[in-house]
Amino acid sequence: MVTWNNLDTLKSYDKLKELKGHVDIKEAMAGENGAKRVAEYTVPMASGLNFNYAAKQVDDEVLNVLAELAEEQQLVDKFEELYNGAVINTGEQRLVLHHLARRQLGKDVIVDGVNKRDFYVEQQKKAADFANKVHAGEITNEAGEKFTTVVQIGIGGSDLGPRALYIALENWAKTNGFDKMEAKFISNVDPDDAAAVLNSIDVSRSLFIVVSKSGTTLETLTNEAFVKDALVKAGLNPSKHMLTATSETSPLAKSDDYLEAFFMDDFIGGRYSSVSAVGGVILSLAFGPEIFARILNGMADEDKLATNKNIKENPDLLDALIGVYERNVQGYPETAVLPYSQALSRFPAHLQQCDMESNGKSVNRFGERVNYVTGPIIFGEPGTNGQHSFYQLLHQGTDIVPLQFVGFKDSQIGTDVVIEGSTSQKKLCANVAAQIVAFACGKDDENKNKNFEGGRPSSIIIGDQLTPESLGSLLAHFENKIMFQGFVWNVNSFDQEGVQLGKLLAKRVLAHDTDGALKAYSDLFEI
Ligand SMILES: O=P(O)(O)OC[C@H]1O[C@H](O)[C@H](O)[C@@H](O)[C@@H]1O
Repeated sequence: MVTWNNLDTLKSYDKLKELKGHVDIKEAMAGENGAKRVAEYTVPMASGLNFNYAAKQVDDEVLNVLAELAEEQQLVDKFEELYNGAVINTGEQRLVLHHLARRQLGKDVIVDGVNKRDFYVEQQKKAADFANKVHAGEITNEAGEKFTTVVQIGIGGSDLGPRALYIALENWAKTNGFDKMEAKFISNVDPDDAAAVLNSIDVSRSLFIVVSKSGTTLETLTNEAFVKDALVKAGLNPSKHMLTATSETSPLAKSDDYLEAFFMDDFIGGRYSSVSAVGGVILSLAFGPEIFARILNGMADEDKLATNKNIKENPDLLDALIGVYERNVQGYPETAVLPYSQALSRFPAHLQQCDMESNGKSVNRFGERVNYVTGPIIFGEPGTNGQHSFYQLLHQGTDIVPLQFVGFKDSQIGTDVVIEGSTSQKKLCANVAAQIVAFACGKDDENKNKNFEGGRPSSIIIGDQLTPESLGSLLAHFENKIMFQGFVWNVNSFDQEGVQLGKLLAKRVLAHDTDGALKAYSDLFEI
């Protein structure tokens, strides 16, 4: 049986606080010591990935206390409760079942007589069957022509994850013959977002998926109407081009305006929903069902590692614990995710929602304000581009920002060129290796303007190539890291009350039900 306690009630936390500044990473990474750390401080992940934490400010003493904290806070036990169907989402009194959508880790989870694993598999098969029929030309437009394009209409968790995963594999799919359909995304209520996508496609050959778990999101419903208007103006019947992915209780579920409806339940939160119909329909249409299944397999293989109580064999838990040490003991408010892979260009954006919407909380799971900091600010851009943007601050700024690099030995497309003795891929990899050492070891210079203090921590997840499996394992790693950190902080990582107020005020503005500052701002826009 687990107990839910605040971080500052733990004896191990008191011990951890005593270890502030315990490791000088500049010293620890110098010379041959550094080489030994790089070899030693690494943990295998799934799908051929490895989590290397040599440049993090930890040593065996810190790691031992982190292991005590994991045990005292019952982190893996709480994960077991979660995947066995406990009500972990206390804010909404819901189960949290996104792991079950990729593979069953524990017991059967039965809700109202329904086996939830069977439900998820059934919806994945429904999406696969539909996609196969579209690819085979068995489902066509009214003129009998094959559909060539699929457009997802959604926002937040109904956009960020699926979009990041699509972009991550778009070129891999083209290179390996899995580019079945072109995919586009409409998310913002800004009319230029929808108009630009509509201007870029042949709407007569396009399917549109209206994706909204709640079925009530203003932007998504507005963009659905926007697209329907364009279809009608093109002389087309919208109901022959529109699909929906929604919860069974949403208003969209009852509408017969759709060619097909795919369902998710209330137990997979939006920011964790790429494994549900939210990601499954568009990814199965774009790449084929087998590729979506391979992503899920990569996720499930990483989840399995997360059930290990030995933190040195559990990369997701270890990354989470080091992050807590950096946030709560070292006092770093931010962290950056820096993938040295252009294909992962939208991955940091997805992690911003997944992490900050999960752990950006100041009350615990019982509604009591906590007396310690919780979720960090997440940002990031692909390397090497970030090096030409914000690395100045990262290297010489007054704030230390812990860094999370991701890198692959091989590109996806394979086209490369040797210039001055090295390929572009080698240049990319050389840069990320160099950055880790530059941040950790710095460079002494009498001219303080040219001095690099070093001592700036980073980790790297490194793999051979970004494939469906390694992408899945990478995503699961961060989802599980966020979950474990939420358990450490004793917050409910699975609701999002903080996004509701803005929506309510926007509705008041549009209804001209305003006063004070709200009216004043509305007047500025002449609403
Ligand atoms: O999928 P929907 O119900 O349309 O919700 C879309 C998004 O809206 C909200 O703002 C939440 O913050 C997100 O977690 C959610 O993913």
